[in-house]
Amino acid sequence: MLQIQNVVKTFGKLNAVDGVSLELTPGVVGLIGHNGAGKSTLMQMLATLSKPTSGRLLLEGQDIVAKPELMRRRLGYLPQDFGVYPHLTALEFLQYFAALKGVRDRQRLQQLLELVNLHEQAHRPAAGFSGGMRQRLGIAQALLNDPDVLIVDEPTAGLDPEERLRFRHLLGDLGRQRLVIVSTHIVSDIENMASQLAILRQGRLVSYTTPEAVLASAAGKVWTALLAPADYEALSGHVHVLQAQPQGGRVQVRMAHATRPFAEAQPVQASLEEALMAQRYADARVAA
Ligand SMILES: Nc1ncnc2c1ncn2[C@@H]1O[C@H](COP(=O)(O)OP(=O)(O)OP(=O)(O)O)[C@@H](O)[C@H]1O
Repeated sequence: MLQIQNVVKTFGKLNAVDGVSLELTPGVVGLIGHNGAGKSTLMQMLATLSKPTSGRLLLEGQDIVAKPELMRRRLGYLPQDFGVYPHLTALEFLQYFAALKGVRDRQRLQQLLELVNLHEQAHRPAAGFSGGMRQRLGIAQALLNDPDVLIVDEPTAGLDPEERLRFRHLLGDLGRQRLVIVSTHIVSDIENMASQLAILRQGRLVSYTTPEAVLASAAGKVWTALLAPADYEALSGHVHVLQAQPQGGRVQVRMAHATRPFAEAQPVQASLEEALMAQRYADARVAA
């Protein structure tokens, strides 16, 4: 559906996006990378807000760099720094964007407010909205034109755990009928939601995979043990510690290791984040 072909974006001497190629199909694609990895830069190019320095972007075979309107008609975009107009109510806000986007169907606004569960707040000014409510209003705005491609940049930053979960469900549902690209540096945000993972590091695509493949690759390689502090200290350098939590004078450790690192260690099911870290350690060992 959306092809990214050897795309480079340069700022001065920096290749913020450095030769990325990807073929995206409907579903939820999690674009993962640390701060500065190039996620927003790539998304802005996909949203036709900026142009690649080189490379091609094709929507169903058509060049959206040369003809951005082809993408804009079919795109919904929620930028990282999305702001609401505090004096407008949720409904007025949508009416304003509907006018800008030429959406005349008034019923659609009501449907969208229901979809994002803001219908009971339709007549409240956005000034009093929580971060999660603002983000949900942002998604409603992005869905006004019923887009085939929805791009959402770091949507859960600043949300509380309940709102994070609600937002994840919403994006997961939306990904059933369209391509949803969600960028984040928090892996747990796209766990159980993304059908594909694109992992960026310093502007480069290091992996395009599925959560299932990542989890399968970590099977039998993540371990846990409850250790005395001195034993925990002695671990450093021998295993890759993924998590360490004090527990009643001891330390509950989760760690990555290709084989059982010591007799007391028990195998555990890795989270997606742990599996990605385990994979990264394994790659680093192969490269070393
Ligand atoms: N307009 C710009 N001018 C100069 N450098 C830029 C510009 N936009 C981004 N960069 C640089 O490009 C690199 C990638 O930035 P980008 O914002 O795409 O990363 P990111 O993965 O989205 O990170 P974050 O989550 O912090 O936004 C960073 O080093 C950033 O400083």
